[in-house]
Order: sequence, then C-alpha cells, then structure tokens
Amino acid sequence: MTDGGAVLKVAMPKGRIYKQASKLFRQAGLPIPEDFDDSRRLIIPVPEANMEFIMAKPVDVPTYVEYGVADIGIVGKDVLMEENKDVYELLDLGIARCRMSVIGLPDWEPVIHPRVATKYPRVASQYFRERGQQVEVIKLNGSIELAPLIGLADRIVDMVETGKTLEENGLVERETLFQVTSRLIANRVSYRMQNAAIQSLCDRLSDTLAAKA
Ligand SMILES: Nc1ncnc2c1ncn2[C@@H]1O[C@H](COP(=O)(O)OP(=O)(O)OP(=O)(O)O)[C@@H](O)[C@H]1O
Ligand SMILES: O=P(O)(O)OC[C@H]1O[C@H](OP(=O)(O)OP(=O)(O)O)[C@H](O)[C@@H]1O
Repeated sequence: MTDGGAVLKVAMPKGRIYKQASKLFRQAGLPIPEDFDDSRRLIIPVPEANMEFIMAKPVDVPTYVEYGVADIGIVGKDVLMEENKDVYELLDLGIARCRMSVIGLPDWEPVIHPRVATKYPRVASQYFRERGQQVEVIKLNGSIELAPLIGLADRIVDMVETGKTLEENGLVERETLFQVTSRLIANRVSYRMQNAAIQSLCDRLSDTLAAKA
C-alpha cells in the first residue's frame, strides 16, 4: 500500500462504527494513531499506509464516496440502502451488527393506512410498497421510538441492536426487514484508478476477518 501511488482517501464514520472499524484496521496492520480516537480533527493523515481518513457523519459517507472526495468509505448497510448512491459495495466488514425492524406498541392492531415514523423513509416506503401496504411515512431524525408513544405514528422502522431501547419503552419488534453490518464501499473511478491499493486493503481486511472467524 505504500507503493508511492496517490494517497487513498477513506471516509470513516464517526460514532459507533469508528470504534469497531478503527480496531479492525489496526488488526489489519493499518496504524490509525490511538490519539485520534478522542480527537476533534476531521482529517487524519496516516502517511505510513499512504492513507488519509476523512471523519464523516455516517449518513454522509456514501455522498463523499459517490463524488470521489473519498476513494473508499465505511458505512452501515442501513445507510447504504437509504442513500442509494452510485458506489461499489466491496466487502462486508461484519461490524456494527444490528437489524432494521418494524416496531410498534404491544397492543398492535391492523390499521388501514398506518403512519410509519423512521429515519429511513426510502427503505420503509419500499418495504411496505413491496407488500402492497399503503402507509404514510413520516421522516424523523432520532428518538424514533417516541413516535408510537406520543401518538405520532402507528409503527416505526428503526434499528434494533440489543433490544434495550424497545424494552425500556414498552415496544415490540414485529418484522425484520434485513440484518445490518458495515460495508466497505468504493468510488467507481477510484476503484479503477487506485485498484492496487484498494484491492490490497480489501485483502488485508478480508484476511483479518477470516482469521477472527
Ligand atoms: N444500536 C444501533 N442503532 C443504530 N445504528 C447502529 C446500532 N448499532 C450499530 N449501528 C450501525 O451504526 C451506524 C452509525 O450509528 P451512529 O449511531 O454512530 O450514527 P448516527 O445515529 O447516524 O449518528 P448521529 O448520532 O451522529 O446522527 C448505523 O448506520 C448502523 O449501521
Ligand atoms: O437495540 P438497542 O441496543 O437499544 O439500540 C437501538 C437504538 O439505537 C439507535 O438509536 P441511537 O442511539 O442512534 O439514537 P437516536 O437514533 O435516537 O439518535 C436506534 O435508533 C435505536 O433507538
């Protein structure tokens, strides 16, 4: 990877994924300095690996990669499906594991035209459309579990990891749309132009994942 080629720009999500992704990169021999873990810096050069990490809000990672300001990026499958950008999905990193589910109150009853609150309007609309169910989707930006509790929505579509949030708010999971893990994605042009570096990174990450399995 230190073949003197162009620096590989990596869009790295801040928050939940960073902890697990930085651990995986370090296990794969990519030396992200530990002192960046609590840093507010947004661009982290790692010249030893000929890489540069761009610290992004998770939902923005596919946009950076589609526009090519990052060659590759790490993003949850949930965000990847919702954002629907023109990027290559290269590798399932198996980290930040959770699931996308339909959730409601325990006294759930069929509703003719239910209101569904979610951070993922595209994913939710497609899911209900494919099932021939007419719903009104309401986009929220967080604390999605509030919606059925305060009468804003009949159902929500949201992430479940441990189930703690549902339990503490008296909600139940009804259907799972899909399992979520983080993925390595690439810009289409970068994938051709920086193929050796990207392929080498993929191989190192794959080997590390295989060794852990
Ligand atoms: N319990 C969880 N809830 C939500 N996402 C999770 C969970 N566990 C893992 N993830 C994954 O982590 C990704 C990023 O989650 P995180 O909470 O850091 O981002 P966010 O909520 O979009 O960020 P922000 O709070 O900055 O808006 C999600 O897109 C998903 O793929
Ligand atoms: O099953 P659990 O382990 O309880 O995790 C699921 C919760 O975590 C996420 O919320 P997050 O912490 O990102 O907060 P926000 O969506 O309200 O910003 C998600 O939207 C659920 O609310």
